Amino acid sequence: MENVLTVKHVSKRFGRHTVLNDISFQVPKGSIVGLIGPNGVGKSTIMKIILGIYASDSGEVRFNDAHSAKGAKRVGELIESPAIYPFLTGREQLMLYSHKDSNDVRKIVEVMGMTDYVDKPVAHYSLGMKQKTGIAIALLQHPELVILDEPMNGLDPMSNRDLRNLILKLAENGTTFLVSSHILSELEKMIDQVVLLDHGNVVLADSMIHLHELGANYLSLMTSSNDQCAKLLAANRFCVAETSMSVRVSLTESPSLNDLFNILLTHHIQINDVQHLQTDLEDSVLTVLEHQGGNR
Ligand SMILES: Nc1ncnc2c1ncn2[C@@H]1O[C@H](COP(=O)(O)OP(=O)(O)OP(=O)(O)O)[C@@H](O)[C@H]1O
Repeated sequence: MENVLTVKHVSKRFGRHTVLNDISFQVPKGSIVGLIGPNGVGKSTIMKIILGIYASDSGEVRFNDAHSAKGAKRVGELIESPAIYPFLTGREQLMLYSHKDSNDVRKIVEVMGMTDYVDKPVAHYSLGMKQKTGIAIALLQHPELVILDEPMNGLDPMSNRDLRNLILKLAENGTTFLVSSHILSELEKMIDQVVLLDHGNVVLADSMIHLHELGANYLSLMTSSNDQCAKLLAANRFCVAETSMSVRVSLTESPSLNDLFNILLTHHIQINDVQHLQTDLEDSVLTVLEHQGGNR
């Protein structure tokens, strides 16, 4: 699949603190990719590097075939709090960013449900109203890639749902999204892929379809050789995914448990721990992060 964005071996330090350590991931065209991880892990930093706000120490960001995201194609963004002038009305802000195309502004105001307050000064807006104004600015001018840092911040449940539906509709029509959020239950309803950062590294990069297949009903095996175990099971038609600490085996799509244990016994692979799990995105993320913690 064609990638709108490729992040390759990007590293970034602030003084002595290495925030990103050789980060690589891709964002396919028309997909919605969730960028997640604990507080302070570097989600905003990588987004700022993609946008050219920060320079990386090494590595590269490719936007389609170009070397820099900024200016290469249309990129919409909302990073942290939206940069808006308090003394202007919402509509005036949008007009500034839309190069005075009142048609575009009218459509986005409608679709974002901002009609009731769009002609009031932004100084009078609530957190959620400001957030919606920032998202509307990011979506003006029909960007090819939209980067949203915590877009659900301050939004009420109805606005969350409306934003999700809007993002899904735009993605269906080819717009690509990179979205960070701590609200995994909300994020899970729209993203196609997840990129999980921890301690400077990408510790999980997977499609939601694959995660759901594995998450629906699976065994988590810790063995004397996870690598060999994963290869053997995959060669025997088991649906497996290997994390750094365990091998996850889907029970929905795999041959019988008897076969699984026979294969491992025959090849003298010792099973140190086995857990039967059913998960959502939050569970998957916490499991990976806990294993990562155990690894350090
Ligand atoms: N300009 C800067 N100068 C120095 N340190 C910085 C700078 N920007 C970010 N950092 C540090 O880099 C680390 C990552 O910050 P970043 O804001 O990217 O994290 P985050 O994953 O977006 O966090 P959160 O989930 O809390 O929003 C933090 O330790 C932060 O203090």
